[in-house]
Amino acid sequence: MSKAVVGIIGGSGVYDLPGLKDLREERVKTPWGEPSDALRFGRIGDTEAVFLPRHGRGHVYSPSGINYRANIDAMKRVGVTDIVSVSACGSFKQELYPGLFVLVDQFVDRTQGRESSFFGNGCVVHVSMAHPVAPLLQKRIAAAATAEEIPFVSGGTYVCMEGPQFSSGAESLGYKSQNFDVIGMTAMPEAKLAREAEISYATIAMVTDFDCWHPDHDHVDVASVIKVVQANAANAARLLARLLADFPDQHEPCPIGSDRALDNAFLTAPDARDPDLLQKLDAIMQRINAK
Ligand SMILES: CSC[C@H]1O[C@H](OP(=O)(O)O)[C@H](O)[C@@H]1O
Ligand SMILES: Nc1ncnc2[nH]cnc12
Repeated sequence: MSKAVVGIIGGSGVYDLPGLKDLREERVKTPWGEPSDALRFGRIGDTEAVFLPRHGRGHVYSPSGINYRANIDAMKRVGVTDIVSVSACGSFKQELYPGLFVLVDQFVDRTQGRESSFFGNGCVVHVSMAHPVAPLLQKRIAAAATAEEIPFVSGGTYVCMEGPQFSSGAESLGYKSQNFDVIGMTAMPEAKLAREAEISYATIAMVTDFDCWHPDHDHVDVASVIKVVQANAANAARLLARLLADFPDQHEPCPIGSDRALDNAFLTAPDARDPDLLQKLDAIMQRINAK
């Protein structure tokens, strides 16, 4: 058993985490480059939390330019066991209205050219993404939303587009016809990398708009997204505060094995592994190396 440490990755319009006590900041170095910002450490109740705004303070990183590997490696390096990712999303369903929180449980990756793995030539690894969201973590988020009377639904598919442009009308209708629920630009490869890092991961997708398929709504723009995020920031802060206050002290083993994802995932023989890559993987492979 290890101590539970909750990482919060803030998205568009979410650049800090109100209510963190004993706050301190640290710029964490990683072998993959610079994270989006300094990590902010603190606690709510007895739970340790680490906050990182994925676009950086002042929103300097575009979805395609975020160093997702550095962000996840930094969280792993400082002992994060569970990541709650907060994202602004467009909706493909009438009933998923702006302001609603969708606790998605599936992702579709439509990004292109992003660095989406810690592994590669010299250390080939294939982890399962069948169930990308950690169910206990998601249940805890749902319980916190229920306790705070924040409207949410559990379950849904988030399609991650490359951007930075929003979708065309034809693309939007295409996603809708595939029964996707929400769209954003950042959950991938974040969720894949969290899985490789054996960190339990769940997303709070805050619906901000109806993208551009809806005949009765204007097409999405940045100002309308940020307006909805700001209008719902208090809900997000209350949900996260409740989640952290009620979080167990010790990390609960993940029933689908997100925290053991590297077991049986290596193909490259131990004596054929690239020592330089293995060195970069020191944090990601710490549990495996300690065995
Ligand atoms: C501000 S509109 C587009 C922007 O918002 C979402 O960001 P995040 O997922 O970090 O909340 C979307 O993915 C785009 O990056
Ligand atoms: N409609 C949309 N498409 C992609 N990313 C978004 N983030 C918020 N709304 C979005």
